[in-house]
Amino acid sequence: MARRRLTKRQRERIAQVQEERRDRLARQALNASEGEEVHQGRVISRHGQHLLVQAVNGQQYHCLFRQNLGEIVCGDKVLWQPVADDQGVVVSLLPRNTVLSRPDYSGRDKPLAANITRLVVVLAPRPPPTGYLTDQYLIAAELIGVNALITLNKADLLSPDEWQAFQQEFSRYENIGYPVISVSAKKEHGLEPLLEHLKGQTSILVGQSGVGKSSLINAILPHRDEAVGALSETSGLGRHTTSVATLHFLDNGAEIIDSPGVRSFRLGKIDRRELETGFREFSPYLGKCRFSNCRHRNEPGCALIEAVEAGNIHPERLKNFLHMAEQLD
Ligand SMILES: Nc1nc2c(ncn2[C@@H]2O[C@H](COP(=O)(O)OP(=O)(O)OP(=O)(O)O)[C@@H](O)[C@H]2O)c(=O)[nH]1
Ligand SMILES: [Zn+2]
Repeated sequence: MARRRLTKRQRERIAQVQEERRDRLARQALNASEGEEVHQGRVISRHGQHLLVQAVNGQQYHCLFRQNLGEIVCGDKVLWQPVADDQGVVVSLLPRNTVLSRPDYSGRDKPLAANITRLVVVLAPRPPPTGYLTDQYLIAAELIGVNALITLNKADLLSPDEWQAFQQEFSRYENIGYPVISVSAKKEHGLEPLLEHLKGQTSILVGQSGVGKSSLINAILPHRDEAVGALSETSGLGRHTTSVATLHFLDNGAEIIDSPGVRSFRLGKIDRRELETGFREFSPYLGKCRFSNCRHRNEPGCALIEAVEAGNIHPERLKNFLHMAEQLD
């Protein structure tokens, strides 16, 4: 049987009805009145009750937001309405894909940044990395649901042979699927592998003090301070802006969220189950131990210990897991 073909007019009418319906639903959701424009935008930074929102066309607006929307942070996607030339009001917070939080002074989780896709874990020969801290970052990435990228900085400090030996220490992470790259914030073209991995991602850099996070950020975003300075002048929000989490757009389509608070992000409070699932290579063995309440220390029939003995899990990873688990008890 021949398929019934719609006329062009009919197709247009259907599209029009669908659009009117979408528009009506969006307005109902926003509680916005007819005739008011509603746009999508991205939160660049937050200053108390003020948000700097970038519209799809790249223009930036100073927005207030309705209190019932909850915490809105850098990286959030929002719907907003213009009220004056460069001012608007945020009327809706769109669902987040990921959120990075940290407990505040009262112990409650407070969001720091939203919609991140990549955690760049920066390590360097100096200060020497500890596997324990590295694992904490990797677990944080797993629990937030973002990809981790191990970035070995200060490649210029060592000879090629020494660097190769340093890199070799990280092959165990590569074996479980974490990419490992070498960079230098101080060498010409030293950033290229990192820029390549940042493309199409929304990233944050984390790592211990002195590994070169600020140096990398300054090299990636050479005009950052001027941009942030200009922002605080036009907004009248003061010079403290450099300490506020800010979303930056790179020419290659990469997005970076930066602030000292975000850079020093650490793993928060988690439970034992979360800790287990944070070690990605443990997953085929979880639930396979002889005892259902196995703590994977020295119990007979422990699937994780057997996997270590068979060479399928690196012993250091199980050791770090046990150490972290002790902190939970
Ligand atoms: N040789 C060399 N030195 C570097 C490189 N990157 C950073 N440094 C130096 O390492 C030191 C620490 O760098 P920072 O960028 O301040 O490190 P950070 O991780 O931001 O440190 P905190 O702000 O304390 O968290 C500085 O003296 C930098 O000049 C690099 O690629 N090569
Ligand atoms: Zn076990």
